[in-house]
Amino acid sequence: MTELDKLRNQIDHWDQQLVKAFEGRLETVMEILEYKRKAGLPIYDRSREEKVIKRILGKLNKPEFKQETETLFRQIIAISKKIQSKTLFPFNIVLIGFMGTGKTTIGKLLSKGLDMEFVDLDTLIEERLGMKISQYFEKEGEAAFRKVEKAIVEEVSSRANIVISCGGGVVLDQENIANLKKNGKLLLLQAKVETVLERLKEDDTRPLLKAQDLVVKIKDLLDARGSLYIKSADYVFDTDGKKPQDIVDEVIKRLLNH
Ligand SMILES: Nc1ncnc2c1ncn2[C@@H]1O[C@H](COP(=O)(O)OP(=O)(O)O)[C@@H](O)[C@H]1O
Ligand SMILES: O=C(O)C1=C[C@@H](OP(=O)(O)O)[C@@H](O)[C@H](O)C1
Ligand SMILES: [Mg+2]
Repeated sequence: MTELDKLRNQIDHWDQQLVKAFEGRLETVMEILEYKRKAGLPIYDRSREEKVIKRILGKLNKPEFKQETETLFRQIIAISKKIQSKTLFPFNIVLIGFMGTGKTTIGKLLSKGLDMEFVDLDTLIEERLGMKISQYFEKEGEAAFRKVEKAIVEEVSSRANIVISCGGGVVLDQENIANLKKNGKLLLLQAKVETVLERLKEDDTRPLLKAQDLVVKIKDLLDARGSLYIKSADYVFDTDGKKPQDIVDEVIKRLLNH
């Protein structure tokens, strides 16, 4: 056996140890999940993650590998959360609602908190079109945009275990809703007209809100869409006066109680 063969055997040995430890850790993660569920304890604990990392790094025999160890354990924790989320939420979490209700903001935070992949439909549409939605509206008009949106909705709806933030207009087409519901629960975010106005008054990325009187425009659109949002929703959340992270915590709590 050459020196290299010997070293490779050592690597094989460590890999076996790692796999065993990893499998054991994941099993325990699932046991903890079951225990917390039965005891009605909170599942996600952000402060605990930091404590775990700190404890591990404090006990290193080889401090020269501190950064690499931190990277590894952050990844291990992320995988553990992902497997928990997959078990707890075996469906896509789909955010719907009017412009400015926070679908993109909450979706991003939710995906981070649950370690579920995030898809913002508008971002995906812009990537595919190679231009901003407002540019596309100007060039091709709203009807063309809705066609593109519909195709993307259909495509993304076939995926699993993801958080999807929709554009405010997806509810205009019932086939979009039927597609999103195949694999997902629809969470409606709501906000008062004044809240939407406050959040979007400086924003020029929503082509439908380019109007002289923004309040009237928002009210008109909400009048036309209000019942569609309610009809499509599996859960409803009010967002006025709430911090994004508090809304995320509320969403997780409500989903867990079902
Ligand atoms: N709960 C909230 N409180 C305060 N500002 C918010 C809240 N949710 C979203 N925002 C802000 O409102 C604007 C629109 O949010 P966004 O997530 O893009 O909404 P949507 O995707 O529903 O159109 C952003 O500037 C965002 O930072
Ligand atoms: O309500 C709508 O019809 C739209 C909402 C926008 O998304 P947000 O709701 O994320 O702003 C975007 O899809 C497009 O400007 C049209
Ligand atoms: Mg958005």
